[in-house]
Amino acid sequence: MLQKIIGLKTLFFSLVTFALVYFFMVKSQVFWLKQIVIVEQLLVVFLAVVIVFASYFNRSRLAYLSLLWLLYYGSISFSPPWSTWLAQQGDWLTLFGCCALLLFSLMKDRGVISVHGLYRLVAISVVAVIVFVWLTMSEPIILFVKALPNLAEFSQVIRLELPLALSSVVIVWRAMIKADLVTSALAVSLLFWLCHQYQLIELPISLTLTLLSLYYVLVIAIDAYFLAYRDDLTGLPSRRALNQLALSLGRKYTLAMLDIDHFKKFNDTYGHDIGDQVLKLVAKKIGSVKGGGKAFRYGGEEFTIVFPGKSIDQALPELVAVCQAIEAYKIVIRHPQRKTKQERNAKNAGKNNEFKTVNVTISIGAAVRENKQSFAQALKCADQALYKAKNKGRNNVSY
Ligand SMILES: Nc1nc2c(ncn2[C@@H]2O[C@H](COP(=O)(O)OP(=O)(O)OP(=O)(O)O)[C@@H](O)[C@H]2O)c(=O)[nH]1
Repeated sequence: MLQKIIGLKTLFFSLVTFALVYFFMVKSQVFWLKQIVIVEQLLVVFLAVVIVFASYFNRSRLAYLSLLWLLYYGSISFSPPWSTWLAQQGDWLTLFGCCALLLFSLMKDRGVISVHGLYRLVAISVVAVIVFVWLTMSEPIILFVKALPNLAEFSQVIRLELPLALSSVVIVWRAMIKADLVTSALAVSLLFWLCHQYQLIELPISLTLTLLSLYYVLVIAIDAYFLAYRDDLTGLPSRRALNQLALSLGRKYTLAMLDIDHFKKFNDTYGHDIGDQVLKLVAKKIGSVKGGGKAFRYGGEEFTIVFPGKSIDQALPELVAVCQAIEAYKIVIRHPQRKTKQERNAKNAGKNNEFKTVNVTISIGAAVRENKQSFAQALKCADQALYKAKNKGRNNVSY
């Protein structure tokens, strides 16, 4: 559920940002139309840059999509031999664009210059052929549906509108459940494509494609930023982000080091996968620290919270609250033995087979930055306080 809300937010922000820039371009189109010759020449370069950029960062779906845009733009602008044939294939073009986006939204990003890249190019070609075959051979199905009582009107939309609507729903659904910028970019591209094909866009295609290619670059750059600064498992900012924050901290701040108690034993008892689940859930609790605290995954089962501008007296109640919240947290995990289909079916026989409740505690060491101390020195003091907390019997805050 939470994932869908995040996905909806990502999709919403992507659409709103793109729409705002689009309307700005429409409002200033007199200026842009004067520059159209330059825009047209630059677009090919832009798209080529996106293909290279996306391939380098392994955002293969945006690389293939930009390649398709490049082919499309080349086909309608430079009159290659197939342009006359393409001009007569409006339905195929519309449906193929939509189905290619559907394919991209269902597949994973993989290396472009690899065997996976080859498979994906074959898949795109297969989709193009299937769409062509469908559009040319769907007549008997349409006639069959037309003959059915109450479905005569429905038969008119079977050929084009129905597959367009179905693939659009799946693309938007995928953007919601995947909650990543690339899948949202595919949904934005779908909107652009449908508006373009149904002539709802006021701007020339070269301008809107330039906008789209700049948007892809932005998506790849933001994605790369998150890759570098977010911890993959917990979703918290990583140690690299902590080091970045350290550069912008003022003179006064409080630091806390947090460590899950006896986590090795926990891993040994329940297995590494369950350990990962618990780390994620504990990280979520740590991430919701109040009082202006910023949480980071320091590494392994260790976390750091920074309270910029706060004294230790101000930070302590918030740290105690985190410690108590985790102690009271009955963590529901998937049962380690839930692996095969038979075992999943067995849940009907005994429901409590599937989930299990566990508890963990954490120890916290806190330190305020003393005069002229570097960030590393303050962190060391918090680490020493953490040892104190461990020696005091764990599940407490020491400073
Ligand atoms: N599942 C999982 N375990 C991890 C991860 N990172 C570190 N660990 C485990 O965390 C455990 C840390 O163990 P120790 O440093 O010995 O400390 P501890 O068992 O928590 O004991 P105390 O800190 O003294 O309470 C090791 O078993 C690591 O394998 C991770 O990403 N996932």
